[in-house]
Parts: sequence; C-alpha cells; structure tokens
Amino acid sequence: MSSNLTQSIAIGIVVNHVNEVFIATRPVHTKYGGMLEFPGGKVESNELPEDALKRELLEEIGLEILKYRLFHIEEKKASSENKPNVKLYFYLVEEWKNTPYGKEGQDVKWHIISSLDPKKFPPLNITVIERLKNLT
Ligand SMILES: Nc1nc2c([nH]c(=O)n2[C@@H]2O[C@H](COP(=O)(O)OP(=O)(O)OP(=O)(O)O)[C@@H](O)[C@H]2O)c(=O)[nH]1
Ligand SMILES: [Mg+2]
Repeated sequence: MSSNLTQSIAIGIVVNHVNEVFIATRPVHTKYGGMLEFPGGKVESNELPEDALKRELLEEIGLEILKYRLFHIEEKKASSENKPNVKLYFYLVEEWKNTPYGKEGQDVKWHIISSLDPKKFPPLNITVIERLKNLT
C-alpha cells in the first residue's frame, strides 16, 4: 500500500515568434544545479496549477502571462515511502506583458527550439522537449 502524496509542479515554456524558448540555468547549489530549466515551481496546497504558473512566472522572470495552454503532463512515482510522487504540468505560454529577465539573479537566455539538448535538462523534461521540437 502506498501513502505517498503528490507534489504538483507548474512549468512555463515561454515561446516567442521566432521559435525561441526562455530558459534559466539552475543555481549550482540546488538539485540539478547547472542544468537548464523552464521557469516554474511547486504548486501550493489549495492552489490550481495554472495559478501556480502565473505566480511562479511573475516571481522568477517578472512575466505577466496573457495566453497559455496546457501542453504536456509528466508523472513520476516516488522512489521511496517518504518522498512524494511528482506531477509536472508543462504549459506553452504564447502571449505576455513585460520583458522576461532573471528576477532571482539566475542566468537566463532565449534558445532556439531546434538547438535544445534534452541531456542538459532534468530527466523528466526529455519527452516534453522532443514534443516541442516536433511542433516547429
Ligand atoms: N522549474 C522547473 N522545475 C523542474 C523542471 N524539470 C523538473 O524536473 N523540475 C523539477 O521540479 C521541481 C520544482 O521546481 P523548483 O525547484 O523550481 O521549485 P520552486 O520554484 O517552487 O522552488 P523552491 O523549492 O525553492 O521553493 C524540482 O525538483 C525540479 O527539479 C523544469 O523544467 N523547470
Ligand atoms: Mg522554480
């Protein structure tokens, strides 16, 4: 029997009109430090994933998002009793206000989708990156 809870994560794939996505480098001292990631973070209790998406993108990259859609969900079962299952909600963000920047001091950059290397991201991003490449 499993009593593991599920930690949901809301992630924004911010895509511009020239097929570039806005990506941050994870700070070195964190889990997957030095790897690339899309902005986002943990959905809080009593919060909807899309509300977490709006909150995290504002907190992390100063973006007020206007048009977005759920693009992909990735789930992973907990690797032990005392860890949560995780569920990643990846949203495509296609319209926004403001110019994104690394509000928390993180290194950020626009990357052309076709040039993305899935090996530079956490393992749960591999499928969504393949799907992203098939879009363009
Ligand atoms: N933001 C983000 N997190 C990802 C991605 N892929 C992926 O596996 N994750 C995982 O999702 C989890 C939560 O992300 P996070 O560290 O950004 O959480 P957060 O913003 O709430 O930060 P905090 O824990 O410091 O409050 C991490 O374990 C991270 O490794 C991704 O592309 N973007
Ligand atoms: Mg985060």
